Amino acid sequence: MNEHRVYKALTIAGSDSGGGAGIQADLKTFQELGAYGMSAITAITVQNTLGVQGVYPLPAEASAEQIHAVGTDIGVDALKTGMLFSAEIIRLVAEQIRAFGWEKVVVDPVMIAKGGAELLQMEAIQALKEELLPLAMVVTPNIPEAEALADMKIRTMEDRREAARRIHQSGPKMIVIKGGHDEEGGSSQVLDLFYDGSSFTELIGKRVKTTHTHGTGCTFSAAITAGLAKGISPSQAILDAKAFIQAAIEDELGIGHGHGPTNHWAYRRRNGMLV
Ligand SMILES: Nc1ncnc2c1ncn2[C@@H]1O[C@H](COP(=O)(O)OP(=O)(O)O)[C@@H](O)[C@H]1O
Ligand SMILES: Cc1ncc(COP(=O)(O)O)c(N)n1
Repeated sequence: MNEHRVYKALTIAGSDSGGGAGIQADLKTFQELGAYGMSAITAITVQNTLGVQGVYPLPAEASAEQIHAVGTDIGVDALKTGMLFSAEIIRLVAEQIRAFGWEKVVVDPVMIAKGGAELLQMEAIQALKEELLPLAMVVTPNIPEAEALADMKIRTMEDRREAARRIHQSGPKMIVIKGGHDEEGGSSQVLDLFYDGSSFTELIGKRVKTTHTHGTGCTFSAAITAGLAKGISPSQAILDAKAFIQAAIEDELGIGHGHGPTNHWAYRRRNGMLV
């Protein structure tokens, strides 16, 4: 890696006024991991730790124009998508990614917030599969999202592997099916399944007993994106992102009255870069 280069990462996602998920989580994560963060906002959510109280999508052109503006001037080493809300936004975002020929693309297929609010219209799932997944280097569904993308129920580990194979057929090079939602049997572990198109790797972490997991998926995918922007290999970027999110969940901030955000500076503090 060239020490003097500025690594540039773009997030295309929704704004979370509470600062724990969405654009805010992504920019904090980029900054923590040494990438210059940029954003193209798709929607404004009215949100705090108690839930989503409002969703105001921007006109689809606004997303496309923000991407065009940063792409033509500043440049993008890697990007991620989060909340995209509508099929129209997905189409215009995909069009921009294709036009610039960007390859380091992480798609976090955000569908429903932990509190149940719809962050992607149901009829947009098909557009996500057809337009965006073929452009993705890495896609990071949680279990319900993987079920929607693979069109099957996931109960066992073999189901998860089958879902990964099916999602792979939609075009992404690599898939991580996150296990935060897999709380069967009160396991002390949380397992993310990584599929690179030929083999499976299980990423295992200690399951933290906490309600402060707002924005975990956003933060994890942003950490992968920062790694890719810095020129780290996808498999290593995924391992580093797992360590980043594990620290962020373990060292909870305990703010707000509901499902609080993760601690974005925990990883840097643990690595001795922050006192
Ligand atoms: N309670 C927990 N303890 C440790 N890691 C967790 C916990 N909940 C989620 N994670 C991790 O956070 C990341 C995001 O997972 P998940 O919560 O499934 O995604 P999403 O936020 O998209 O629903 C994954 O790496 C997952 O393993
Ligand atoms: C703007 C925005 N984007 C994404 C999420 C998903 O976050 P979570 O990890 O809590 O499901 C969210 N709640 N808000």
